[in-house]
Amino acid sequence: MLRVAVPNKGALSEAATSMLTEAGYIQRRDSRELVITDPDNDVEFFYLRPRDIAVYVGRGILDVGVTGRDLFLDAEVNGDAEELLPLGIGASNFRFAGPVGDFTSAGQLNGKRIATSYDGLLRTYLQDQGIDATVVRLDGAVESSVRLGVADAIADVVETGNTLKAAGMEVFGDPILRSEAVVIGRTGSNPHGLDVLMRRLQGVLVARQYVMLDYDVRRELVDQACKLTPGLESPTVSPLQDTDWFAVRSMVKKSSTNSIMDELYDLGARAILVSTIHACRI
Ligand SMILES: Nc1ncnc2c1ncn2[C@@H]1O[C@H](COP(=O)(O)OP(=O)(O)OP(=O)(O)O)[C@@H](O)[C@H]1O
Ligand SMILES: O=P(O)(O)OC[C@H]1O[C@H](OP(=O)(O)OP(=O)(O)O)[C@H](O)[C@@H]1O
Ligand SMILES: [Mg+2]
Repeated sequence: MLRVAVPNKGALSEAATSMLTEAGYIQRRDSRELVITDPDNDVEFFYLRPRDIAVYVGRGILDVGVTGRDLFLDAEVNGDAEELLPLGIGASNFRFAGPVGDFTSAGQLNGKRIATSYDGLLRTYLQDQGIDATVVRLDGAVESSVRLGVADAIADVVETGNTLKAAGMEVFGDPILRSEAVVIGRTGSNPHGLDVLMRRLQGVLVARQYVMLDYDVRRELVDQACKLTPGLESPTVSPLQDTDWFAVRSMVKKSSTNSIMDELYDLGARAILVSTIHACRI
């Protein structure tokens, strides 16, 4: 059986579970369940803290897992485990922040104390950038550390920025890391069932990012219309009963659907329809 680690709580848990459900796997119904088996798909799911998932996968105890890129890099197992697929969920930035007005660039952190829950990630970054600062490792709520006097600045996950604002802080310097949920696997291993899992998750990603567009267009405009909707491989073009017209079917990015529809309409396309893709294999 393929042994898969899934975040048991926190920012990634719900999104990862619904993605796996969409990919056709059984997921736990009760948050107290620690492990469940999906016998039809030959997969076992282990619900673990996202921070620990990199360790289990890195040591080869579990085959693959979903965790944050930041947590994976922080665990410093990147020789033993590798990122296989970004999942487009749980996006955040890992950034420096300080009291409003105190810092404008990371270079000013020389000789300062920086509080963080991601000390591995931060130390590597400081070393790469040649910044000589003291890292103060805290478990969470690092925004309070400056006010309480154990640090001068922090390095933390920022999503909306609301937590920083409430603490009277602001980000400074370039983002240290752009993170999102990722599938990680043991470096160089290809356990039974991994290909299917990857293909299914990629199918979910595509189904979430694309819609199916159908429209009718006059014969002489088919080429121009297809340039606007090239699809992933190539659009399907079918003759209509009225031989002057063709029906075109193509996948388009959800985010540009309306602008493409406007352009098609201006070109002369009609009966432009959008439908959702529930699942796919590309
Ligand atoms: N708003 C957010 N707050 C915290 N983490 C977020 C947010 N958005 C995305 N993430 C991502 O979620 C992961 C952290 O997950 P989680 O919050 O479960 O961990 P944790 O902070 O160690 O746990 P906990 O807060 O329960 O002690 C990281 O990969 C982080 O980038
Ligand atoms: O930019 P925002 O949308 O405000 O989100 C970022 C905040 O959320 C996380 O904290 P979490 O809730 O995980 O608590 P923790 O600090 O105790 O881990 C993170 O550590 C930041 O504090
Ligand atoms: Mg947290």
